[in-house]
Parts: sequence; C-alpha cells; structure tokens
Amino acid sequence: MALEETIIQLKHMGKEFKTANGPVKALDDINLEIKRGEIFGIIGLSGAGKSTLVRCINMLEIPTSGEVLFEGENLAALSEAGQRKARQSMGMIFQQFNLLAQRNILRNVCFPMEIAGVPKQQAKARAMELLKLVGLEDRAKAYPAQLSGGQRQRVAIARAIATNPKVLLCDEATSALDPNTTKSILELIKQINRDLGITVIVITHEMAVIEAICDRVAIIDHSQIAEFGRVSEIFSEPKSKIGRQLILGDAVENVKFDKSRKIRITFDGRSSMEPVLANMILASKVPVNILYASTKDIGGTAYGQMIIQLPEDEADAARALHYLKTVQVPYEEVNGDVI
Ligand SMILES: Nc1ncnc2c1ncn2[C@@H]1O[C@H](COP(=O)(O)OP(=O)(O)OP(=O)(O)O)[C@@H](O)[C@H]1O
Repeated sequence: MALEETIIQLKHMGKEFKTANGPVKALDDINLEIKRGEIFGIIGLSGAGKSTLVRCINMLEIPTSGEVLFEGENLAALSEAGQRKARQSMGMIFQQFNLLAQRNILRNVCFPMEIAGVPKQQAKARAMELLKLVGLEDRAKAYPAQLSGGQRQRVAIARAIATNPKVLLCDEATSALDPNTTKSILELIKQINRDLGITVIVITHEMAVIEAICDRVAIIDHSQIAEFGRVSEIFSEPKSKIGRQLILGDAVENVKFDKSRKIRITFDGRSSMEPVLANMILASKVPVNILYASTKDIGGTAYGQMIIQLPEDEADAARALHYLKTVQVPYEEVNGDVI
C-alpha cells in the first residue's frame, strides 16, 4: 500500500495541565504526520507524554496550543456532529482492556454500535463476525472475568473496530500480557491493519513492540519528539540520546574503556555481523577485541552497534579499517565518551 496520504497531522501541538503545584507541560511543540494505512509507533519512557499525545488525537484531551488535523480538518474547529464523527473514526484499546464486566463479550462488542444507533440485530450479527475475526466466536456468551488477558484484549479489539474506524489507537495494549500472548495480539493488530486497511497508532514503552509491527516510529522524551523516521533507520542509527538508550541499551554509558584506539561499528541491516568480523580479522591479520556489543536481529538482518578495540600496530589497524571501508560497513572512531 502506498503510504502517501496523511490521515493525521499534529501541528505545533502542545498540552499543559494546570495542577495545584503549577502548570505541567505534558507536550511541547509536537509535529507529526501519520500516513493512511501505516502502523506508526510512539515510544518513550514513563511520563514522556505518550498517553497525553494519543488522548489529544482522539479528543479525550484538548490541546492547549497547536492543531490536530484529521483528514485535513482541524478537530477543534469541527461542529459537535463533526467531532462525534471524527471520534467514531478512531477506535482505541488500552492496557487494562476496559471491558464492561456486567456484559457478556457479545454485548461488549455491540456496545459502540448501540451508541452509534445501529439496529440491535444488525449489531449482533456484526459483533459475531468480529468475534470470529478475533478467534472468539465460541465464547460470545462468556463474561470478561471468564477470559484470559489475551482473550480480553481480542474482545477489546473487536469492540474498537466495530464501528469501522479508520484509525486504531493502541495505548500500551500489550503491556499487561506475557510475551507469547503479546506476540499473538501484535499479529492480530498487523492482520487488521493489512486486511482492513486501518491505520494503527501504537503507544508503547517496549522496543520489541515497535520492532514487531511498526513501519515508522517517533521517540518522545520530556514532552518533545526526540526523533522520528522509518523503524529500520532509527534502529540502525538512533541519533538522539534517548533513542540510543532505548534502542542500544544504556549499558554502554557505564562501561569503562581503556585508552586504546576504538571504533564503533554500526550494523544497519545491510550487513550481517559474523562475516564482517571474521573478514576484518583476516584483513588485519590480528584478532580484534569486542569491548561492547548491542545488536538485534530484525527480520533476519543485523542492527545495532559494536565497540571494537583496534590492533595496537598502526598498519594492522589501518588494514582493519580499510576492510570496513571496502565493504561499506559504517564505523566511527570513539574516545572515552562512547555514546
Ligand atoms: N490529567 C493530568 N493532570 C496533570 N498532569 C498530567 C495529567 N495527565 C498527564 N499529566 C502529566 O503529563 C506528563 C506526561 O504524562 P503521560 O501520561 O502522557 O506520559 P506517558 O508517556 O504516557 O507515561 P506512562 O507510560 O507512565 O503513562 C507527566 O508528567 C504526567 O504527570
């Protein structure tokens, strides 16, 4: 699918909360464009402003500055009916599922359709279809308490897409789930994006979630966007400090290196690690020391960084560097302050 058309645009958006202890700036000058049909990730540490961002997108919060455009229209300037329509175009799922405990799961899925005025029988038939889509058609009469966490999130997904939204907002939707269940829920979200063409916005503090399903990602830190771009690009070469911490791990900051000459090799998905290292050793004719490595395998290719101690002999070091240049593996010399 060509991801050219912008569905949501945030323009200089800011949000400040007034509290007893003075104003709290939750978001500051946020600029983002989300394309129709993509899976867009927003990642950041706790308190960075992720939830506020998503709540501004679906109008649960009103930004205190800037604009949110949905399909080119400023949400704040829409009539009440227009805002209702826009809100119905965005389904949302949460970490704690937020199902109605007194309703069985069929009636949970029917709920947004009831609010939208869909006739009862029609709503029921659609809810059954959706329960089938999420693999729970045989549990229609069960109550939320009788389901596992993963099953509850499946019901929440069915409910969120019941009114045919254009966007699905997922706020830490897998944070309460174990790794296997997380995987299956992410697969379901990906399937919904692919088969129904629903744009997905994923809010998470977990890199693994971004790696698993997102096309592009924005890293948010202290209320601002630190960097954004394609997941493969950000993962191979995070430019912001928070990006490097989230992607490469912060351990490298705490490693003490000696005074020897060192390089950082960046694996950006074009090269796989083992042949590069083996051939570099062959080229320099001396073993090299790996001082630090933080690499990930994303879709079969290597991303991340390695810090290597160069051979003491200048000529050996030059041969090793020459090899890296020849095979176009990016590297840079680093000193004591390696991050
Ligand atoms: N209703 C509110 N009133 C006052 N301050 C708020 C409110 N909502 C959020 N904040 C503050 O705004 C900042 C951003 O919070 P937000 O919940 O958006 O972060 P987050 O990245 O989603 O974090 P978490 O992952 O912990 O939920 C925090 O400092 C938070 O305390």
